[in-house]
Amino acid sequence: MRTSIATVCLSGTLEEKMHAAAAAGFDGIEVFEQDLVVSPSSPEEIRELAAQLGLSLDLYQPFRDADAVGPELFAANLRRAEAKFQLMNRLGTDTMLVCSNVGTAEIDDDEVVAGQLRELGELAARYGVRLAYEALAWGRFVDDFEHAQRIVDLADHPSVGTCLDSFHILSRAWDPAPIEGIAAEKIFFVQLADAPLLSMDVLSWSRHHRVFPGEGDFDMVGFMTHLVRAGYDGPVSLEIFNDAFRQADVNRTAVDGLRSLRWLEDQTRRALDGEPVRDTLGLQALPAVEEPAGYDFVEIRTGRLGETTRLLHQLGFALGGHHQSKENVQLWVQGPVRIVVNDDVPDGSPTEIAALGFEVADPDAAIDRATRLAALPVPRSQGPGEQVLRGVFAPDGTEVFFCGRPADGVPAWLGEFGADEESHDAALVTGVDHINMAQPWQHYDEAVLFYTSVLALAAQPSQDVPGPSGLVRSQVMRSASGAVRMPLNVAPAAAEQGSFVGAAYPEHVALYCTDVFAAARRARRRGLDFLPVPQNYYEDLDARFDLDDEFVASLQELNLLYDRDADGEFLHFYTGTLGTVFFEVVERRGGYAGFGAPNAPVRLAAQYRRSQAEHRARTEA
Ligand SMILES: O=C(O)c1ccc(O)c(O)c1
Ligand SMILES: [Mg+2]
Repeated sequence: MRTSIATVCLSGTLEEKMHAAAAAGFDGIEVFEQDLVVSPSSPEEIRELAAQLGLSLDLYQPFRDADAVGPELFAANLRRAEAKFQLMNRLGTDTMLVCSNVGTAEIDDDEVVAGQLRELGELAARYGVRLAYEALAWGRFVDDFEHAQRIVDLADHPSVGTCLDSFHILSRAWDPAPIEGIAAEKIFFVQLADAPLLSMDVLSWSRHHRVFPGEGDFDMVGFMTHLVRAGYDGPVSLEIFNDAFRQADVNRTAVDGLRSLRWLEDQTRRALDGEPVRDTLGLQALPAVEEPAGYDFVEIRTGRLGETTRLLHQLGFALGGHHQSKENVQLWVQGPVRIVVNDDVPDGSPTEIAALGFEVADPDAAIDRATRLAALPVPRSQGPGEQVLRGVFAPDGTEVFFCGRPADGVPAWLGEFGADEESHDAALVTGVDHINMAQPWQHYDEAVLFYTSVLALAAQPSQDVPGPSGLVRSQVMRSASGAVRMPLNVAPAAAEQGSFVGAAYPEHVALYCTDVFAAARRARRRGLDFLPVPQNYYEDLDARFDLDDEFVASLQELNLLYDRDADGEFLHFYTGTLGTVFFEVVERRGGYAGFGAPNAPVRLAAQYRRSQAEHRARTEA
């Protein structure tokens, strides 16, 4: 599949955007007029740079408000267009995007619009230029692709064709299936953008909230299958207007974009599997990867070993052993949960989640797939006879390892810790319930695509949780079986009133148990620092759920939180935070499938009070 990206997707100068697109592996770019106008490079120099970088200049855009106007304005538009055709000749670009008129349109007549496009096409032909007519979702008279296509057909000129942009089609909920009926040679260009479903005016939605395929809610794979069935064989180009992308590192965004196309290509190939359709796009499949069956291990890195292992002990973990060759690595276990504690960092370094090991059916296929999706491999060494563990960096720097699934349920690497085959009958904690990872706001969409494409997790609808220093966006990535659940959070950017002062927004590991009262009592006996829950919470709980007084008192005594829905109940408690990590212990009763979202603001407020108090203590000292 020939890949392209519009320069508007990327931050920086035109030259930086071109270098980033080429380095990420795109075949071509769409030149946004604005990027060229502000560049000190001449069109010839841009053409030369593109040639050096091996990039084709696939499209020049946009040409606005050309059609549906009176004769005088149209004459002016022809003059304006001719100057652009001359410029395109200097650039060496042969396709120009013409948007349906949003500003100056006054004649709502398809014959007139088609006639004007034909005239424009006639002029374009003299310069060897083709016009790709795009129905903007907010066009004055033309706002849907089928209407635009009727006009293109009426224009009936070899230099006049269609540009299909998935955003303009899917945002208006137009059925994309009629794409299949468009003559392939009339589809001059294809632009892709995904977007989260938002209820807002479509112009603002388009200009600020587009994301790469796989990062939003549109059915991008379905859209692609229609293109293939239509026989489209041109470039597939990303056109994303997004406020975060405009500020993010240009190289990262370019890689993220290419990953989205590689993923989409793979998914489309699979969706068409078995269908007798000619693959005009040349879709490449990736090595298949099944969703993970669970967590193999969690690795905590800390320069504060004592308080970290004490906390694990308080939660019921026992030392499983010390690594035979790595001096600073130890294993803590409880039931099937394995936590590797690595203190190979300077003393006092903050405690953090460093790595996650996922159980996958075929680790080699998983690493192969991840590498083809441009994920960076984690450098890792092992001693003679030790297990080879391979992984890649997630967008936030967390190491993601692909671990095999041993037949007997005992990973081979456990032997390197001299871990004994113990019975875990007495373990209160029986699994990892979920792992909550904080994401930098500008890489959030990238993280969603990473976990979707690399680990076959699916994004659930996102929620906003109110905290004292802003709203925390939360979206759960989960495997279909539910064995792996990872809420991704975006903390408010540097809030003005404190906000987790001096520390990054915390992440957490939630442990599953069958008796949260017993786990909490054991933890209290071992001196755990619980996150305190205020009296007001329990009064509100009682008002909302009409609970038994004794039950509420037992919750309050142990700082337990509670939630209930039609399917069941959820009981949980939180530990204090070490560095950027805290733990949660949860008990699910019945079919409760949520994460106690109504209680998250209580946690955020309690953590905020604590971090403010610690900050005061530090500054006063
Ligand atoms: O928002 C716009 O104006 C705009 C311009 C060009 C496009 O291709 C598009 O999809 C939107
Ligand atoms: Mg477009």
